[in-house]
Amino acid sequence: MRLSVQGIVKRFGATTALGGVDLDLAEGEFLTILGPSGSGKTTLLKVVAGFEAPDAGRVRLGEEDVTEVSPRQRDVGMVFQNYALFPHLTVAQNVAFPLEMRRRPKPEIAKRVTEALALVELGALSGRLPRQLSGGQQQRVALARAVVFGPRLLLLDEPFGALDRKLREGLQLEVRRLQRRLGLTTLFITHDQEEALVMSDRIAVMNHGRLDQVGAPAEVYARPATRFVADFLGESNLLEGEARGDAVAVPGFGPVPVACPPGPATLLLRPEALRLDAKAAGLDCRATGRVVETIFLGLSAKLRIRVEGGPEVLARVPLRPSTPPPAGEGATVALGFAAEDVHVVPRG
Ligand SMILES: Nc1ncnc2c1ncn2[C@@H]1O[C@H](COP(=O)(O)OP(=O)(O)OP(=O)(O)O)[C@@H](O)[C@H]1O
Repeated sequence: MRLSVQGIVKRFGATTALGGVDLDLAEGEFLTILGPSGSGKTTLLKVVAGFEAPDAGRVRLGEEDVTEVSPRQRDVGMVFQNYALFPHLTVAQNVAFPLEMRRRPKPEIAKRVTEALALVELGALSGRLPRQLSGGQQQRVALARAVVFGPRLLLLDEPFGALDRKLREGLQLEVRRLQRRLGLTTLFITHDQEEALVMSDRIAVMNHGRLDQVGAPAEVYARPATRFVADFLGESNLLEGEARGDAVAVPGFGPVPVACPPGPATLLLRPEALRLDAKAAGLDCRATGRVVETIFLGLSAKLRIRVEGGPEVLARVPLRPSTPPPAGEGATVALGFAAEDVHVVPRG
């Protein structure tokens, strides 16, 4: 179902946790709120779930204004980081709980629990207690419990936070498949930018209680709307320069031919767009630099380079068996980039 959040303000004493948040989710959309610790992500989720009342603004589900509606009546499924399963209930009893609360008939409960457990492939463990399950299995039970009653909306607050990397990646794909299959509108919270890029239809980047940008992952990555977004999402070189209309003068690199209103300017250059094969065609800007550090990452290497007469930059170069190893510390390198790979970060 559609979710619409308008003008949400939430204060805790002198702290403004949410400073006017507007957000719309289309039916079946998976939207991730991405932001650093303390930026207001959980508070927004609590307002949507009904656990916190906003000081201003409205929350709508479909056509219904639910701002004053109790959490129970909102029919929202939720999964949190620390699996809040009932320890004394079996897997099946945990999943049945939301249906018992809604006083559904016994045969319907049995049928739905079986279906929900099959969805997360835990049918065989239905008689176990939570403490007899792994962390990943417990989160899948929590997920089954969140969707078993056919919620209007699914809220996920860092559900993989406590899991190791491999398990997390498996569950990310599983959640996404399940969400697509059920066509569930989903609001997901994470501070992990990679997770946000992998999972989302759209990402909303939160900065001090406000959304700096809402857009598709590729859009937010390539064309960040603010300096904060450019810095927070992915690795970045933020080159400071002086714009003269048709070019921005960047120390060490010279004029970068991009359109930008006169004045101080910030250019975003992703590490993978910085080329160390200086003979490559189509490079508009070139510089010389000294390698400060080389980090081997398997498929690629990351180099920190001090540009002569300019800033320190980060380059990421792909590694293939046929290419020579990347330049080591202390080496002098020629580097460059194409103007079309540069994004002018809007001011303000
Ligand atoms: N119940 C509360 N009482 C007072 N201040 C609160 C309360 N809940 C949240 N805050 C404050 O509101 C701000 C936003 O907190 P919130 O938990 O929403 O951030 P978050 O982005 O979810 O952070 P994290 O990723 O660490 O969970 C913080 O400054 C926090 O200290």
